[in-house]
Amino acid sequence: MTATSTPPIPSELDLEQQHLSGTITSMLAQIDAWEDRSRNVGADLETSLTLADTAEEMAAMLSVHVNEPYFGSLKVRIGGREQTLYIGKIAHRDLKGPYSITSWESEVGSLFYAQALDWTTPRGLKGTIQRRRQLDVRKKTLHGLTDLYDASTGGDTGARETVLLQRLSEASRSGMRDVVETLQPEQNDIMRAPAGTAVCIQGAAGSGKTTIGFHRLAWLAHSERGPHQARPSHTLVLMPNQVLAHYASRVLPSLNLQGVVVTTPETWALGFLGLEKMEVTDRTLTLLLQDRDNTRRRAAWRRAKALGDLRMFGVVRSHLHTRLQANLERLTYQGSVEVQRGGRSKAITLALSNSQLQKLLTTVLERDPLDGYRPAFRAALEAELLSQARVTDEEEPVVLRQLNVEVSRLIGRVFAGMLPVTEARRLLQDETALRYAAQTHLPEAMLQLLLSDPLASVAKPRRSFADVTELPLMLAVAGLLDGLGKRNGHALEPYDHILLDEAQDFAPLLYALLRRAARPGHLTALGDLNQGLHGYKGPNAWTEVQAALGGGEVLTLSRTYRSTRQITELTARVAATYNRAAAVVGVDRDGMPVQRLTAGPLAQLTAQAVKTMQAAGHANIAIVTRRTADADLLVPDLMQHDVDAQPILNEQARYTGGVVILPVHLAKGLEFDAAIVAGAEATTYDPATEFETRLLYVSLSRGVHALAVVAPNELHPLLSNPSQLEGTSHDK
Ligand SMILES: Nc1ncnc2c1ncn2[C@@H]1O[C@H](COP(=O)(O)OP(=O)(O)OP(=O)(O)O)[C@@H](O)[C@H]1O
Repeated sequence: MTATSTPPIPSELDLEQQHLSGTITSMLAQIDAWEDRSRNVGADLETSLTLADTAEEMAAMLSVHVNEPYFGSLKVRIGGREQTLYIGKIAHRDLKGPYSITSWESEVGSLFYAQALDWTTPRGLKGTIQRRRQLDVRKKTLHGLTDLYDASTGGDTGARETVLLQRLSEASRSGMRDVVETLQPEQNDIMRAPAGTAVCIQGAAGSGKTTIGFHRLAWLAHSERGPHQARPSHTLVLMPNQVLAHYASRVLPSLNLQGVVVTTPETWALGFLGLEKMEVTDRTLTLLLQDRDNTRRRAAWRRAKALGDLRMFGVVRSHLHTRLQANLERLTYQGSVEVQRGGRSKAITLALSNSQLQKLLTTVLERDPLDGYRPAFRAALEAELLSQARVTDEEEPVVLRQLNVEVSRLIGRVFAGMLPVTEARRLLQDETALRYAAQTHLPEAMLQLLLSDPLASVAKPRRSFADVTELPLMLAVAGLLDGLGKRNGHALEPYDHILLDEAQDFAPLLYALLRRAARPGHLTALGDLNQGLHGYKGPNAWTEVQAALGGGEVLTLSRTYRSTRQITELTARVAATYNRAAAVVGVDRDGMPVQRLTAGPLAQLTAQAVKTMQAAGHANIAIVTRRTADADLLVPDLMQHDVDAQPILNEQARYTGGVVILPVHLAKGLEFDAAIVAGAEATTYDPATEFETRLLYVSLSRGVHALAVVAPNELHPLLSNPSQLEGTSHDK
C-alpha cells in the first residue's frame, strides 16, 4: 500500500493571492481587447473611429488600476447564495469568470464602509454581510489581509482603526491623496448625502472636509446617480488660493475625475466677468491688519459684512429694475418684415407702443428668469412680434432673422451702459439710487453703513481693481442681467455641481449667486465656522447659508485625522481661546513631542529644527512664517546655516515636496510631514487680536507627524510648555 500525502490546504493569503493574479490577468485581457482596433468596428468609418477612441479611453482608465485592482472584499449572502465581491477604485466586468470588481462609489461599494449589515438589492432580495476584508495590494502583490468584520468569529474585529492608523502614519505627499481605502463610516455617510440636495459639511481642521468633498464629486460622477450624475468637465471647485487648488487637484486622477476646474473664487469671478486683467484687493483685510483704531476696524468689518449680506440681492435687483424701466421710458418698436405667401412677398408692419413694451418688461422682471433679464426680454419681445405677425412655424426662422437688427437695437438701448462693474459701483456711490433700491430691503442702520467709507485711509492700487467685497455685487448684476453658469461659447449652462472649500469665507450673497450658477441642489460647501479667517466676508452661521441656498442640510464631521496627539493637543489649546464649539476628537496617534526652540537667532533655530526633522526621517517640511516678507528674508539666512528652503511666496508658486518656506495664508489647507512655525511669539501673532490667534492655529495645524515652534525671544504664551503654565491642562 502506498501512502498518499494530502495536499496542503491553501491559506487564506494563498487563496487571495491566486484571486489577485486571476483578476490582473482578466484586466489585462480586457485592456488588450479594448486596445485592439480591429475588434472595435462599427457600421461605418466614423462609428468605428468613435468606438475605438472610447475603447482606448476605457483601456487607459483601467490600466491605471492594474497594479492595485482592489483594496477590499465583501463576503455577502444574497437570496441564500454566498458570494465574494471585490471593491476597487474602478469597476471591472469579467464576463467569463469570477474576477469582477465593484467600484467603491456604487451602492454596493458603500457597504464596505457602512456599519449596516443588511440591505435590500434593487431586485428586492435580502442581502447580509458575512465578512468585510481589507486587502493590502501594492504593485500587483498582496502584502496582507485584515478582517474588519467577520460574522463567523464574533462580528466587528476593531481592525478598522488599526488600518486607519497605519495609513495615517505614512509619509505625507506633495499633493492631496484619496482615502478610498480607509474612508470612515461617518465620512462615507456624509459623502453620500442625497444627490440633488445642497450640503454644508462642517468639520474641524484635519477632519477630511476637502478630501471628502472631492470624493463626493467622484460619487456624483458615477452613473448610478442617474439624473443627478455630474460630469467632471461641468463641475467647478473653488478654493481659497491657487497653491492649494494645485495641491488638491492632484487627487483628481486617482478618483477618475478628468476635467474638473479647480480655481479660486476671485479668479473664477473675474474670468466670468471678463475682467482677467483687473487686480483683486481686499482692502478690509488690509485695514483690519494695519489700523489700530478699533472703531474704524469695527466699521470696516460691518460694512464688508453688509456688502455680502443676502439682502443685497434684493437691493441689486430693484436697482436694475429701476434702471431698466427708466431706460425704456419713451421707447417704442416700429419695424416690418417680409414673408412669402402664395408665391408673392408680403410686407407686414409691426409696432409695439411704450406701454406694451413696459408690460413685457415688467412681466420678465417679475418672473426673475435664471437666464437673465436680457435674454428673457429678447425672447418675450420676439414672441410678441411673431404673434403680431401671425407667422406660420415654417416662416418663424426667416422672420426672426429679419427682426434681429431692430430687436437688438432696442435691447441695446434698454440695457445701455449697464456693465457689472459700473452698475455695482453706481449703486454704492449714488446715495439716491441706493436709498431708492434699498427701501423695502434694508434698515436705515445698514444703509448708513453702506454709505460710509471706513476704508478711506487704505490706498487703492493705481491700475483698475475690484475689491473682494465688491465682487459678489458685480456678479449679482451680471447674473440678473445675463445669467450665471459655465460659459460654453456664447451660451451659458448651469454647472452640474459646485464645490466650495473653506466655505466659511464665502458671503451669503455669493452663495445665493452660486446657487443660480448650478443645477438645483447641486452645491457642496466644506468649511469650519470656527476656522474662519475672513469673518467679515463669511456667514455667522450655516443657517444663513441655508437661507441663501433655499434649504440644504448641514452635516458635521466629528473626528480629525491629520496630526499626532501631541500636535492636536497644542492646536486645541490655541483654538479653545476663540472656539466655543465642543471639543474635537482626534485619532489617537502618537508622535514626537512638540519641539520648542527659543533664545537664539531665528535662522539658526529654524535650521536646527529642519535638521532635527530630517534626522527623524521627515522629507516634506514646511517653515511657516506670519508674512510673505518674513519668509523672503529668512531664505538667504537659512542658507548660511546649510538649509536650502524652496520659497512659496505667491499664488503662482507650486508645492512639489521637500523643504519649503511659506507665509501662513498660503499654507492654509496644505499639509506636510513636519511644520516649523518660525516666529512663534506674541510680537508676531498678537494674542489680543483674534485674527492673529486664528492664523497661529492654521500655522500649527499643518504638520502631520511633527511640529516645532521657534521664537528668538519668548514663545507665544499659548505655546509654552504646559508644565510651565499655571492652570492649563497638561499634555499626556
Ligand atoms: N478616512 C481617512 N483615511 C485616511 N486619511 C484620512 C481620512 N480622512 C482624512 N484623512 C487625512 O486627514 C488629513 C486631513 O484631511 P483634509 O485636508 O481633507 O482635512 P480638512 O478638514 O479639509 O482640513 P483643513 O480644515 O485644515 O483644510 C489628510 O491627510 C487626509 O488624507
